[in-house]
Amino acid sequence: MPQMHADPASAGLASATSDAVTLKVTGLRTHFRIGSTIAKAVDDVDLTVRQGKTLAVVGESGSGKSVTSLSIMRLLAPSATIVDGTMAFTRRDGTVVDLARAKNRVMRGIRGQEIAMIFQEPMTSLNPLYTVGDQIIEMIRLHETISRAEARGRARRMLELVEIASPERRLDDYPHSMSGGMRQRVMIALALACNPFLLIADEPTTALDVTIQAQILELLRRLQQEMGMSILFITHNLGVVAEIADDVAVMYAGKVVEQAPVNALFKAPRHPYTKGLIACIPDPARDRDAAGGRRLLSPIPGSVPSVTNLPKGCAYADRCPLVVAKCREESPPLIAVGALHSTRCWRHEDV
Ligand SMILES: Nc1ncnc2c1ncn2[C@@H]1O[C@H](COP(=O)(O)OP(=O)(O)OP(=O)(O)O)[C@@H](O)[C@H]1O
Repeated sequence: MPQMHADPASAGLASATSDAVTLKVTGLRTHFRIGSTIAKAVDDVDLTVRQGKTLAVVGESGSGKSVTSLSIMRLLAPSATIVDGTMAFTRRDGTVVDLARAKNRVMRGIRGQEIAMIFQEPMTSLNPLYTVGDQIIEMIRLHETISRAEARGRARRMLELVEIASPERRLDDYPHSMSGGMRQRVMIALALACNPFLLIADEPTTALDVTIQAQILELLRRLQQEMGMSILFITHNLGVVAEIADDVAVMYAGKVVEQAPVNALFKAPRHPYTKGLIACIPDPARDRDAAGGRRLLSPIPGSVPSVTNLPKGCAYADRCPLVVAKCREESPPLIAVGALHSTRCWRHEDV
C-alpha cells in the first residue's frame, strides 16, 4: 500500500515501487460541442503514470494536453464531455476509482487532497487579496481539522520545503509582492500542502526564465523523491522532458502517438512525429552554421489538422516523410514495440 504522511513537510523518503501504477488512462475521448460541430480534442488517449515516477506529456499547441489533464481532474468546461474511456486512479488507501465515472462528491474529496494541479500562471491559483500564508492555511484546514496555529506552522514548513528564504516573514506577504519564480514555489507549496499522491503540472515553468526554470524542475524532482508522489508533467518542450521525465507520452491531434521510457524515446523513437520533434531541439553545436553563427532549426513542415475535421487515417500523414497509402486509409492502433514502449505508426519498423 502507498506510504502516506499527514505532514508532507516532515515526510521522509517514501517507498515507491516502479511497477505500481498510480493512474492508467485507457481510450479516453473528450469532445467539445460547438454548435453543430464536434471537436475531438482528446480522442482515444492511453497513458500510464507509474507510482513515484514522472510521465511527461508533450505535444504542439492544441494537441489535447490540457484537455487530458482537465479530464483527469474533472474540471472541464460545460461544453466538453468525456464520451468514452476509463481513468483508473489508485487512491491513497489502495482502492482504485475510475475518475471518468466517479461521483462529484468523490471527486471533491480527491481534488486537492489526492490529486493536485499546478499551472503555468501562478496567479490563476493564487488569490491576490489574501496573504500566501492565509491561502496555504486555508487549503490545509479545508481538508484537515487542525487548529489555525498548527496549520500556520505547517504552512511555514511548506515554504521552507519549497526553499523560500525567511518563510515566517513570507507567510504575511501578498502574491503580487513576490517574483514569478517565488510565486511558482508558493503554488507548489499550496499544491503539496495536503501531500497529494498525484501532481499534475501544466507547463509550470514555461513563463519563467531558463535559470529559474531549471531551479523549479530541480525542486520538483527533489520533492518527488522525498514525498514519493507521481507527477504528470505537461509541456511542449522536449528539453524540459529530458530534464524531468521517467516516461514520455507524445500527443498529436488528440491522440497519444508514442509512449516510452525517456531514454528509449530519445535513443530510438518509433514514431516519425517524435523523431521530428527531437530534430527540433536546439543543439548549439549542430545548429550553428560556420559562416554567420545563425541557428538552423528544423521545424516540422506543415501544421496539426483541426480537431473538428480530422482525416480518416493517421492525423500525421500529411506531414510524414514515411507516409504510404495505408496511412491515409486507416488510423493505426497503439502497437507495443518494446518494454513500456508503444507507438501509433504503421511504419514503426522503418522510423
Ligand atoms: N473550451 C473549449 N471549447 C472548444 N474547444 C476547445 C476548448 N478548449 C480546448 N479546445 C480545443 O481542444 C483542443 C485541444 O486543446 P488543449 O488546450 O488541450 O491543447 P494543448 O495541447 O494543451 O495546447 P497548449 O499547449 O496550447 O495549451 C484544441 O484544438 C482546442 O481548440
